[in-house]
Amino acid sequence: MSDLPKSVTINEEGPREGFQIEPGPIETARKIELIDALAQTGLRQIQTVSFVPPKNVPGMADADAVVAGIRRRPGVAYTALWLNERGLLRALASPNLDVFGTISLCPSAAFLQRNQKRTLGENYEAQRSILQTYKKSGVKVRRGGLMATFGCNFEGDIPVDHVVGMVGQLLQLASEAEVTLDFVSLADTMAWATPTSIQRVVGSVRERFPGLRLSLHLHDTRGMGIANAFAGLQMGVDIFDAAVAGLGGCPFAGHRGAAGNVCTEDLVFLCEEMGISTGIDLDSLVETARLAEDIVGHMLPGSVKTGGTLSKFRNAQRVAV
Ligand SMILES: CC(C)(COP(=O)([O-])OP(=O)([O-])OC[C@H]1O[C@@H](n2cnc3c(N)ncnc32)[C@H](O)[C@@H]1OP(=O)([O-])[O-])[C@@H](O)C(=O)NCCC(=O)NCCSC(=O)C[C@@](C)(O)CC(=O)[O-]
Repeated sequence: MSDLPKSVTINEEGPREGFQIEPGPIETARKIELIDALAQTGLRQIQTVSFVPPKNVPGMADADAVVAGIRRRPGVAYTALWLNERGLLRALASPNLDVFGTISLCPSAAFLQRNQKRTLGENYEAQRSILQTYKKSGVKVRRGGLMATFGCNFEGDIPVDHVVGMVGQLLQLASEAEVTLDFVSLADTMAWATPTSIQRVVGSVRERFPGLRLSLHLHDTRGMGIANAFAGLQMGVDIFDAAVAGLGGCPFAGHRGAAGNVCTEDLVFLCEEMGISTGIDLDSLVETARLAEDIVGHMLPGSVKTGGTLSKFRNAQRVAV
């Protein structure tokens, strides 16, 4: 347990992850309501929308309007996802957003083709090109990311050496563009990871690139999300993407069942009970998770919103004593 971090940063992705896959339609005002509520919980970073073609992802057709309607709260970074330069230009045109650059590779050629219609080589060149656009636009590049890091529904197991090599490619791209990545995010897009593979992959990347800060983007499709987060915490990982109530999933991941991200309030519960600070008010987050359920109109997978937090029981004990 000695590598446990003292605090973690949670990047909330529920609005983007959730509304890209919910069958909807969901009113723009209700999407904004969720983002505004999340901003009241102590979360410091919220990924609000993705700027992708509406015909591919209809739930993001109102992305520009959602961003325009956010009531910004000081101290919260409001971010977005894009997968091509057109998407970046839409983000740059949105004064309500904090635009941080990301570069992203994918060790699975099959998933990359489904998700972005690119070959590995085309995607490498696309990242090189977008780095130049970041530079010209004065965008700070913060994050490198790998999708399908732990396995792929279309390609099977991903060899660890391939993952380590792709992290090397991300660092090479960044170095060519004279950029230092703040961290590299390893995404378990199709929920293949288990605690053992988290240890193996994080350990191998660390061994090859000591000092590189890593973050985890975990999906809970096979119920391993929180166990995988625990394995990451034990290895000192201190940045996690998560989604309130367990919203979300990639529409191109080939799942029929629930495909949500690791649930933010469950992760906050785990961290705070382990003495790892998140800066997030769990009671307020649980209320927001219930709001998310109301907005999508069906039950969402998170557990703590159903079981409740422990604060009222602890307070009751104090009163009784
Ligand atoms: C990447 C593309 C866009 C390339 O798609 P493409 O077909 O190569 O793009 P294109 O440049 O040929 O354009 C096709 C049409 O889309 C338009 N277009 C083009 N770009 C934009 C844009 N940004 N905004 C609005 N419109 C756009 C463009 O103008 C054109 O319109 P048309 O001439 O046919 O009328 C496509 O493959 C795509 O839409 N992919 C969407 C994939 C997606 O949203 N996946 C889910 C998010 S990723 C994810 O969830 C994983 C993650 C991040 O969570 C981490 C993890 O779990 O691994």
